[in-house]
Amino acid sequence: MNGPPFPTASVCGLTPEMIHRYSRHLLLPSFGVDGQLNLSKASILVVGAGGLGSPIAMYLAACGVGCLGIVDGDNVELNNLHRQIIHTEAYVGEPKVKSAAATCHAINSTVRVVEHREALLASNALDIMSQYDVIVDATDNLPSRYMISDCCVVLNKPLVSGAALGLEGQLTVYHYNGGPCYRCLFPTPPPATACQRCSDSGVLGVVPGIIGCLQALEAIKVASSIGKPLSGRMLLFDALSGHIRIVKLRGRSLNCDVCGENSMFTRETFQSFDYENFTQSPFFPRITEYKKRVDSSEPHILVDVRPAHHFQITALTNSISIPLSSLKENFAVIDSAMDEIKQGTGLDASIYVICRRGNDSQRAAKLLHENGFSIAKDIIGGLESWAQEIDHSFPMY
Ligand SMILES: Nc1ncnc2c1ncn2[C@@H]1O[C@H](COP(=O)(O)OP(=O)(O)OP(=O)(O)O)[C@@H](O)[C@H]1O
Repeated sequence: MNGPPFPTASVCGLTPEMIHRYSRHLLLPSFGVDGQLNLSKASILVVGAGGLGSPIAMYLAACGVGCLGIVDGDNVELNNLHRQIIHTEAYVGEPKVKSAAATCHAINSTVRVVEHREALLASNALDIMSQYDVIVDATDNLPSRYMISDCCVVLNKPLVSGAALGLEGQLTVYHYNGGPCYRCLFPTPPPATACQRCSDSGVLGVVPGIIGCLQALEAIKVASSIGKPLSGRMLLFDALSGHIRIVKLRGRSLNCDVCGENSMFTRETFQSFDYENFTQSPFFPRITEYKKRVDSSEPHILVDVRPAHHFQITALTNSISIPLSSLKENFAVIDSAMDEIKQGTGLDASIYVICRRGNDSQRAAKLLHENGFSIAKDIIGGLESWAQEIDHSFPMY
């Protein structure tokens, strides 16, 4: 049939399916086609698929971000489900990243979801984070916060950071358009005792949900270049009173050890930086970390520093008894156990130290560090936390 062709259906760069799916976004004058196009070209990494990470990942998938990365090395537990709404009962015991990716895919199968089933550490962060435009910190521990922020400075990426505990939460955007990084504001870590986790102090499920939604919003604003991201400002939320406040933060510090004008903080500094030692707190609860070592049969030595008569009552399989009082005289025992593992497996063994409640093991780890065993880690909470959190049948005395 001759005659004029039909007018073309779309000239905006979005496919007909995208126009249909995201039509309510497109109708927003402040977001519109440009916002959606920017979002569809952006890649965002969510670190942690827990209470904060759940709504973040779900909203980012739903809203049509181009590529969504999720990194977490943990498995889903039943006591996660009251707040980690991306996971369901069917996934208890399964990797969180697998469960999160399945939910995101079910919400929006057009989004590319990349699964990183591992903990983000200084050893893999440059490699993983360099693949994304925007980083969202949804973790729950101090070493991760410093590590992720430092890596964002090294890679020059914006960071949307949030925290929720108990009935309160907060969020801000770091290292964005000349704004401060985490270290500008907190050059010295707070004492480890000031840093609680949900597993210590509890959390009302909806609180990380609210903060996570706000983090998703900030990530969308940064990725799609709309609005005024919360850089140099921090939003504070108090669930009991319902108050939301925004406080102004100090600007970027020219003397910051990481992003300051004369900073010598390079990729190499980053990779060799000991974040656990700097913050005096572990990335993950030690008892969980130790259980993973056991499950994966990774070579390690477990030194039990309780008095010998305590060790006789009950002890973990394969632990070596060296009471704290005689540790100094027995470094050779640890050396030879490490040599034996090296000869058998070719691998360097890690060293864990345990006691009844975690006090003597802390002293022992310090002593070991001072004497060249810098990889020794004390198991916080000791055998008591093993009995409470890992093996309820362990006979505690
Ligand atoms: N460095 C890291 N790399 C990747 N994921 C991390 C890192 N640090 C923490 N996470 C993850 O961030 C998530 C934080 O979730 P959340 O604060 O809801 O607590 P949880 O650790 O799942 O549970 P609970 O504290 O109740 O035992 C966890 O899934 C944890 O594995």
